[in-house]
Amino acid sequence: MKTAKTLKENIGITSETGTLRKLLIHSPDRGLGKVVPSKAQDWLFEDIVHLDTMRREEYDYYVKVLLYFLDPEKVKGKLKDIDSDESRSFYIPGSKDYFNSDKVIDFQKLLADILTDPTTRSNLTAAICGIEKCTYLTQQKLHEYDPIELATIFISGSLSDKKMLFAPLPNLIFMRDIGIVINDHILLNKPAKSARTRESILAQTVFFQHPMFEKYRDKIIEIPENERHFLLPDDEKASDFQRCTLEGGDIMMVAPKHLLIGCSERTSIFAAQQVMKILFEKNVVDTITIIKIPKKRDFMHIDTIFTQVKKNIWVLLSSLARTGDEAKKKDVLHFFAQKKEDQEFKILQFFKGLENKPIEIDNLEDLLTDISRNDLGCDEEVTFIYSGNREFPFGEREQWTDSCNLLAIKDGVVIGYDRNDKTLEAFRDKGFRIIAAKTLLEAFENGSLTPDTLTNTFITLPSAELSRARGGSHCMSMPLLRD
Ligand SMILES: NC(=[NH2+])NCCC[C@H](N)C(=O)O
Repeated sequence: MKTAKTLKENIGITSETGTLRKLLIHSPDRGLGKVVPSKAQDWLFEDIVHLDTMRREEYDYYVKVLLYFLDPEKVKGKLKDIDSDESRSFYIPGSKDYFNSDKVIDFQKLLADILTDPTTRSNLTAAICGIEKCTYLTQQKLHEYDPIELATIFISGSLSDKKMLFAPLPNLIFMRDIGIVINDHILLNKPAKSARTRESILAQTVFFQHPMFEKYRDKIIEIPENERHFLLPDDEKASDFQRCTLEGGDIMMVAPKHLLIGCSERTSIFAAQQVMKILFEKNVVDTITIIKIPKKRDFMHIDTIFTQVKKNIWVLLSSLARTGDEAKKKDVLHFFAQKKEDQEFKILQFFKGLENKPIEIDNLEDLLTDISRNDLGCDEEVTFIYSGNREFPFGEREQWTDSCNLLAIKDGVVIGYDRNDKTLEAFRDKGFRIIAAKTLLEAFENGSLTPDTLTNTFITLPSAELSRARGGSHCMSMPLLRD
């Protein structure tokens, strides 16, 4: 009953582990195959990836697993045919065999949809040509493409004859970062890195123009720039109190009235404060916990250091958790280490109406235990699974390849990378079934397992290429609707 009712809605997120019903994703597009070593860092990749392997051997499994859970008719009994199609047309928006699901939705499809409207099309073309500094003639030429091809060009930066017009958007596969659903509101991002600016212009237009979100238009939240920012000299703009940036990987809707915001390399304290003001004013949540983490490439967002697996189970990086502090206390060198202000880790919890009286929480475990117990009403013991099974030096190693960045498809069933052996061992020790996406799909096809009955499972995704892009399955999803 509840499902049929909720499915009519397109948006609604009140937890990180409620059964996933709709989400946005973006399959690796041709732009990812254009990253060159000299631009890899600027484009937020540490390496260049092999696009074909990334798609066929890795990301396509992510899509198939998601479809099997969220929209099974699209794949059930059809996997042999889908897999034998060399052209992969099943995965390509606009192609004749495209899966075209209204539950697992590629952002590129929504973009193509809105580009059928002449006004949206010319506005967006002008905006993109403006930020990408295209010539007027290029802008005119873009009008010749059909909406599907134009969407591909806007995302990949290149034409089908391989000519590049502007930079690709290789990070668009990390759909989570463009925005986040908070209850029935959509919070749009303000990217910290210029490599992601075009993504947010596309997202803004899709959320404001696509009929799918029509009902929610007055519930889209954009964070205004700090007024004084325009007047600041450039070298003063970088401070956390002046800068206004926010990315979806730092936002977690953990319980109906409780939101977590990470302040990180990507999300500034100023932006967190703005979001808090708006959400309290609109009565969207009544508790906001701000988690300030060190500004480091390895921890770009809070979802790279912890995610939720089940109401009472979390996976996290121990060096930023309680055990990390204890270990540090035993380490004599630590007392002599230089204290860097922004390396500090700090958790403050704010309540609506009492914003000037936040409470400080010592460590991640205390916060997460409180969420499981008091927000989610768990009676069972709250359990933590640590990256690298807490063995030195595997915690850091595996966190770098997204051991802590898992997507819960439903409570206790997560999908994550296959390469983090020690973390997987820790999951196994806690009673989880570890199963490769490929094996799971075969079991679904032959009926020996069904998505509905699966419990306590870690689905592993091949990840040699995907992990080089510095994000995992949590980052690759923007959940729109959960039970
Ligand atoms: N939510 C996340 N953790 N997203 C990961 C984004 C990775 C991407 N290469 C970037 O640096 O922006």
